[in-house]
Amino acid sequence: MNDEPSSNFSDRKMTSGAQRILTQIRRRAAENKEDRPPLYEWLVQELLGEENRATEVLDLPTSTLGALQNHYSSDFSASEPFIFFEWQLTLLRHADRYAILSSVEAVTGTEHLLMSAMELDASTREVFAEHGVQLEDLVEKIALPDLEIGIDLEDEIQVKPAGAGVVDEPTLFRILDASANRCREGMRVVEDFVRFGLNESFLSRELKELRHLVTETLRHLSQEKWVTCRDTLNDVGTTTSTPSEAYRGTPVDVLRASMKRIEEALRSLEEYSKLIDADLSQRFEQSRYRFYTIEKAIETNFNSRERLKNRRLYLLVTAEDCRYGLETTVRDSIAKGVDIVQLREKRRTDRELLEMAKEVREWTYEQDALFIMNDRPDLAAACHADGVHLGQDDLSVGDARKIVGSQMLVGISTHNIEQAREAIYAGADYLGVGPTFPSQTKEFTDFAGLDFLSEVAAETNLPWFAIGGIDLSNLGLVFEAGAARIAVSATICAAPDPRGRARELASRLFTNAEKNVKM
Ligand SMILES: Cc1ncc(COP(=O)(O)OP(=O)(O)O)c(N)n1
Ligand SMILES: Cc1ncsc1CCOP(=O)(O)O
Ligand SMILES: [Mg+2]
Repeated sequence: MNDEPSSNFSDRKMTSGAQRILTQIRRRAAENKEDRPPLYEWLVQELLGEENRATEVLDLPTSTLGALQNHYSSDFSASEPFIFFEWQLTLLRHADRYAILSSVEAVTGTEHLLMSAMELDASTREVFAEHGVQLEDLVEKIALPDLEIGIDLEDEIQVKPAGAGVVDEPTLFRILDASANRCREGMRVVEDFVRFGLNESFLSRELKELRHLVTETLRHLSQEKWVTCRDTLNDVGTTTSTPSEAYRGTPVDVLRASMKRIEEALRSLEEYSKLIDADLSQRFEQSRYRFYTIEKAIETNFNSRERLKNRRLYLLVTAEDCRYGLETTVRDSIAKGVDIVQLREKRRTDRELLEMAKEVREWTYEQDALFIMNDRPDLAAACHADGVHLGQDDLSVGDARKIVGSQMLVGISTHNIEQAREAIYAGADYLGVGPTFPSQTKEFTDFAGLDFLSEVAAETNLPWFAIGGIDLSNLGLVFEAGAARIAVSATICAAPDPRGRARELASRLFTNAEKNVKM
C-alpha cells in the first residue's frame, strides 16, 4: 500500500497514496485542457483502481467492488466546468476535516478523499448509494471514539480536594516556587531547541532576555522563603503524570510541551502573585504575552524553513519588463530552476491585477513553483496565492495575516538589521534583504549593501533572499556575504536568453548550497 504519510504536498500531511492519485488527476486534467474534465469520476476511478486505505475502509464484497470499478471504467463527460486547482482546494479542505476526525495525526489519506468526493458530488454519492455505501457509514468507520479525540488529558490528574482556607502563606509560596521552577526549566528547554536545533541567534537572545526578566521579577517576591516551604516528598503532583507527559515523539513535541508549560507557569505566577503584589503580577502577564510572540516566531521559523527548503531562486515579474512576455518568462524560468514567482505590478487596476494573478497562479501551480503576490494581501487571498510580500510601508504582518490567514507565507522587505529583527519577531515567513546593488527594476538612493547581508546571515536562519541588482557577475560576492537565496528580476526577465540565465543562476545557487550545507 502506498499510504505512508508524506509532508511534501502543498504543505499538508498527506499519504503518498493520496498525493500520487491527485498528481495523476492533475496530469490528466493538464493533458485534457479543452474538455471539462470529469474530475470526481477520475478521482473515484483512481481510488478504486488500487488497494489503498479507501478500499480498505469501504471493505466491500469483491462482487460489489467489481461492479463499482466497472461503473467507473466507462468514459465520462463532466457536467460542471471545474478548474483543477480550485476543485482540489475544495476537495482537500473537506478531506482534511475527515482526516482530523480519524486520527490525532490528521494525515489526509485516500479514504478521506473518497469521503469528500461523496460529500461534495451528488452523482458520486448516488452511485455509491446504489451499491449500498453511505457516507455516514464511512464516517462512522474512520472516526475515533470520542474518548480518544476530545479528551483533555490534564483532567485525569487526581488532586487532593482543597477546602476553604487551604491556601495559607506556606502553600502560596509552594505554588509560586513550583511555578517559578517550571517556568525557568521550560525556558531552558526552549532555549536549547532554538539555540542548538534552530541555530537562531536573535531568537535565542530574546529568550534569554525574557528568562532574565522573569528571574528579576521573581527576585521581588521574597523567594528566600519559598525554598523553606518546599515539600517535594509530599507534593501530590510529583507522582501524578498523564499519558501525554510520558510520550514525546520528536524534538518538536518536546519544544511544544515546554512552551505550553512556560505559558501555564507564567499564568500561575501571574494569578497567585496578585495575592502579594499587583504590579509584579502585571509583569508576569507582560512576560506571558511576550512569550506568546516568541512562541509564534519559533513555530513560524521551523515551518517556513520546511516550506522554503531548497527554494533558492525567487523571480519578481512585471509584464512590461519581460522581454518575451509574462507567460513565456514565467513558464520558461520555472522550467529552468526558478522556485518562487512574485507578481509585482504597480500600474494595474485591481481587476486587471487579479486576472493576471490568477493566470500566474495556474502557471506556477502546474510547475510546482510557489506564487507570491506583491503588496496585496487581499488579492493574494482572492487568487489563492502561496503568499504575499510586504514592504516596510505596507500592512503589518499581523494585519496581513487577518486577511490571508495563518497558512499563507508572508514575506517582508528589510533594509537594516533592526527591521530584520522586527520582521522575525512579528512572525514573517521570510525576509527580502536589500537593496544590495543598483537595480534596473527599481530606483534607490540608499543601498543596504553586502554588509547587511552578512549581518542577517549572522542573525538568523529564517529563509531570506538577497535582492537588488543581483546577477551572474556579482553573485559570488552575495554568496561570500552569506546569502543562500536570491530574489531577482531584470537579470532573467530582460535577458536575451531567460532560460539559460535561470538555469545558470539555479545551478550556482545549488552548488553554493551544497558547499555551505544551508537550507
Ligand atoms: C522578495 C522581495 N524582497 C523585497 C521586495 C521589495 O518590496 P517593497 O520594499 O515593498 O517594494 P516594491 O517591490 O513593492 O516596490 C520585493 N518586492 N520582493
Ligand atoms: C523590488 C525591489 N526591491 C528591492 S530591489 C528590487 C528589484 C529587484 O530587481 P532586480 O533584480 O532587477 O534589481
Ligand atoms: Mg511593496
